[in-house]
Amino acid sequence: MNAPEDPGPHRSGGWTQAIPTGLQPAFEDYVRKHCRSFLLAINLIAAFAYFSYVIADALVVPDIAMTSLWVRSILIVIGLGNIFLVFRYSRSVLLMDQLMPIHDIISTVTWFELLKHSQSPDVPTYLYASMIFIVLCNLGVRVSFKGALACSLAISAVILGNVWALHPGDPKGVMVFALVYLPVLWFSLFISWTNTLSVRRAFLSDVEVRCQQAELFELNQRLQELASTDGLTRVGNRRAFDAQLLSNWSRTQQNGRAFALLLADIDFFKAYNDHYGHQAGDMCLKQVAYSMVHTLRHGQGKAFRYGGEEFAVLLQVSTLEELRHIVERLIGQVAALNIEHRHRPDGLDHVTISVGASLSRSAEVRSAQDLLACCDRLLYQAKQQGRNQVCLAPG
Ligand SMILES: Nc1nc2c(ncn2[C@@H]2O[C@H](COP(=O)(O)OP(=O)(O)OP(=O)(O)O)[C@@H](O)[C@H]2O)c(=O)[nH]1
Repeated sequence: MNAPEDPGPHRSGGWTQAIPTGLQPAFEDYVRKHCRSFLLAINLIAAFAYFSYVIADALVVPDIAMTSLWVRSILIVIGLGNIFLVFRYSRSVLLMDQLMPIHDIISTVTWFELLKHSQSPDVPTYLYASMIFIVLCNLGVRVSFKGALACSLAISAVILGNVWALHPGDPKGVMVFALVYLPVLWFSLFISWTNTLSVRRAFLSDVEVRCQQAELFELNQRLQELASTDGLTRVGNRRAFDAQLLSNWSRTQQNGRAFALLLADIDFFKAYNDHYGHQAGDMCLKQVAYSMVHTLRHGQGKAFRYGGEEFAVLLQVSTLEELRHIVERLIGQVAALNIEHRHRPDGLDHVTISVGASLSRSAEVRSAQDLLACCDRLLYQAKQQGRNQVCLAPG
């Protein structure tokens, strides 16, 4: 069953447990999944139970036993055909549910028609066997109590009408039959009502559980997102970077495809903070992060805040040329932000970054930690050489 849409509030303990219209398709799926095999089994059992009464007919009403055999044989062939067609080709759960009550009405009518032609003195006693029809009509129903009620009324009308016709001038006999019949009718109706109610209840609580699971799943995803995102710059945080670096490393060990790491650090950021204030420093960090994400927007790589004013970028590139090209673009884009920084000692007047970068298959790199250490060393080198530049590990 597909996850149903939010059903909105519904009564959890009402007497009717009506299924909201929006949930009807999901309810039908639920019934098909949970009740179809029961409905099929009970239809088959009832069909064979109906046919087995030929033996009782032979003993109690032998004068019509042969006709009964024919009629029951024809009806069972039709009945089994209907069961096959409905359960094989139809998706209507209402049809599956009401097939037995409908067959029951037909069986009741034909059984009484047969009895009317018998001269057996046991007919008045045998009439009591008709109770089985009302029991079969109600015990198998799982979806529509209203349908079961309508069929029960039809069967009761057929039974009581025929009992009256078969007891001419014997109102006491009819009354005794009715007194025995009516409690069976109430009892079987009560069973069909509780059965249909239980199915609806089970479905609604299943929906509730699924909704709670979906909410929990969403909450979990949100938590995971929060746990792996840097609160200030909205790029991945250090925890996410560590996990991604290890994952990239193990993937490259398996498929042999190289990736690259770069560490980028904002130049003279302490001076920036000191002169423009911490809030302006925060804004600068956000702009630099945004610029990196924007530059990497074609899925070439992912940026993380490594700590303080330092960023790490994992790139899906395999050659030094590609790596150099992307790093130079990153440095150029940050410079193009033109964030004023008039207090740096090197004469420039805007914010820049320095970068240390290496491919994962660089000669000196044996592990993810080596790669990180290598980029850190190269970043230091870029700072030493005058900042606003990249130092690349030789391929
Ligand atoms: N506004 C702001 N400042 C931060 C944040 N995290 C770290 N910093 C500041 O970043 C500065 C880093 O300074 P340093 O490590 O001395 O480096 P630098 O001044 O950039 O010098 P170089 O890296 O050598 O170019 C410190 O002043 C930190 O307070 C932050 O989240 N917001």
